[in-house]
Amino acid sequence: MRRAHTVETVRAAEGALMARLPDGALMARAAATLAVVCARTLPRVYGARVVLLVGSGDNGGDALYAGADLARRGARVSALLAGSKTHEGGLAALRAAGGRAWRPDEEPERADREIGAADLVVDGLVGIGGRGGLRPPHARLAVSAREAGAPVVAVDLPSGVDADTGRVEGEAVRADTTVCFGTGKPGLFVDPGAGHAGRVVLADIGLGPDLPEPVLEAFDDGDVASLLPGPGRDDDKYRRGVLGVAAGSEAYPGAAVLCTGGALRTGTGMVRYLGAEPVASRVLDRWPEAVVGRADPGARVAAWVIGPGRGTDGPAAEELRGVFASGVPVLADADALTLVAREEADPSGREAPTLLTPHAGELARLLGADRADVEARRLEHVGRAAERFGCTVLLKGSTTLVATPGRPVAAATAGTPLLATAGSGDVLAGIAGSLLAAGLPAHEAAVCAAQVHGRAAVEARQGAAISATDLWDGIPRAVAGLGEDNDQRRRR
Ligand SMILES: NC(=O)C1=CN([C@@H]2O[C@H](COP(=O)(O)OP(=O)(O)OC[C@H]3O[C@@H](n4cnc5c(N)ncnc54)[C@H](O)[C@@H]3O)[C@@H](O)[C@H]2O)[C@@H](O)CC1
Ligand SMILES: Nc1ncnc2c1ncn2[C@@H]1O[C@H](COP(=O)(O)OP(=O)(O)O)[C@@H](O)[C@H]1O
Ligand SMILES: [K+]
Repeated sequence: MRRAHTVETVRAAEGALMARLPDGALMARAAATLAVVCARTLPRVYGARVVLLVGSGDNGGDALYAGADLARRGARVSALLAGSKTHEGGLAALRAAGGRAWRPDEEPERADREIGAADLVVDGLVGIGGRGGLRPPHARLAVSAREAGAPVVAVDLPSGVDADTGRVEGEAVRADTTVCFGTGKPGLFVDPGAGHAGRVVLADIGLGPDLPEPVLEAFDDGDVASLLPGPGRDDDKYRRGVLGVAAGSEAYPGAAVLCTGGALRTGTGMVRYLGAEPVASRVLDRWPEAVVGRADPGARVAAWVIGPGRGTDGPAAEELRGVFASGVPVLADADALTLVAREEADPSGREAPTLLTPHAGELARLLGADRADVEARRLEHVGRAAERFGCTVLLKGSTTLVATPGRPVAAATAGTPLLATAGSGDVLAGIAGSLLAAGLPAHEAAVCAAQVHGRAAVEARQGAAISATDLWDGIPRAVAGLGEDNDQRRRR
């Protein structure tokens, strides 16, 4: 699991570590790893044209020292000094190693040409000291780097991405690889920042012992594989968990079928579909293994999924209140969230695990916030919703985030835009509901479901476009694949 800390925490930890180390030792560690990653990115270092984008702070210093290392190995290194000042030690090291340095604001076209002809661009414009959108010389360099064909390695984080939130105001560097120092920064795992970071490589500079709990944990396949419950030898269908599904309505019968399929394919012991005709027959036609019955919040189930396509009328609100009053885990999605936003039902007093799964628009309504603000500052808003409702909240979208009061926010890393298709959220509800019924805590059920969902989207048609029903076949393959990756990792 990759961990991320806020800038404030990183600065405090760096300060504590630096006090125990000789001057410059930390930057030397950072630059050494950066140089190794840069060298690996090039087919060959000798003769390669490397352009360093250098800002006025220590982020530029890292780039200069790494550039010096590459220059000593025969690379032709040119540093574009964009800041009002430049890290002196780094600049001296680069020059001593035979690298060149000049100011791009005096000859912007020449800078564009040099970046365009580079074999590698190293982004050392700003790191954790960046504030707001990139200023003009920096912004222009970020655009040229994006338009150039060369791979871009970002130092600590892509310049222009807010380290704590992932927010991007104006231009930002788009990296192929980001080498981050000491710990991840939340902005590397939360969109839009995550979409600019490329592959994230963590360079250990010895910060570990000085770091407190992270604010964010990025879950990958291996983390999820170790959490997923498999069927035990002496399990029966009840022990694996019976999931009650209160989804779908005459107007939206598909939600019932999609959600039930998501749960069954994740390996739930039994789905008890609760709803009226003709929807119940539609569910049974597609999933004869489901047990159907009349809507009844008192039904004996291990967990509930409620809301997808269910409607927001009086009976739907009454049903939701009844389900919230039950003592079992509940996942509330879609129409159920609308009812919560309208204060017709309230999950906040529940003691059993509770999971709300809004997209940005639904979260905005739940908090009385603006949708664009939610999308720009996803981490902050998902955390606020978890506090407000005293439960776990999964925020859907290009990065799926899961917040639970008192815990680091979890980010699922398997997201793919293939999922942006109608009904895929209904399948997610089924996957997560199945994991709740199997006994996973809401936080783990949510992040595991998001990871399986993302992976299923890719597995379903080998990366080609899917519709929501394709996810059904993708789920078992995704789960099997997660396990295989974990086995391979263990053998390595
Ligand atoms: N503190 C430490 O112990 C270590 C820090 N390291 C590096 O140091 C970085 C932090 O260095 P700094 O604190 O000097 O800060 P940065 O180098 O990230 O940025 C600060 C500089 O950028 C300018 N700036 C800020 N926002 C800007 C914007 N939007 N447009 C243009 N210019 C902008 C500021 O005026 C300031 O001069 C880390 O990200 C990491 O790369 C590493 O060397 C590891 C050790
Ligand atoms: N651009 C994207 N990248 C990755 N995942 C996405 C993207 N857009 C949507 N998703 C995912 O697709 C699903 C859509 O769910 P939802 O918004 O409830 O749609 P629906 O109601 O049509 O099922 C969510 O799991 C969400 O995280
Ligand atoms: K950077």
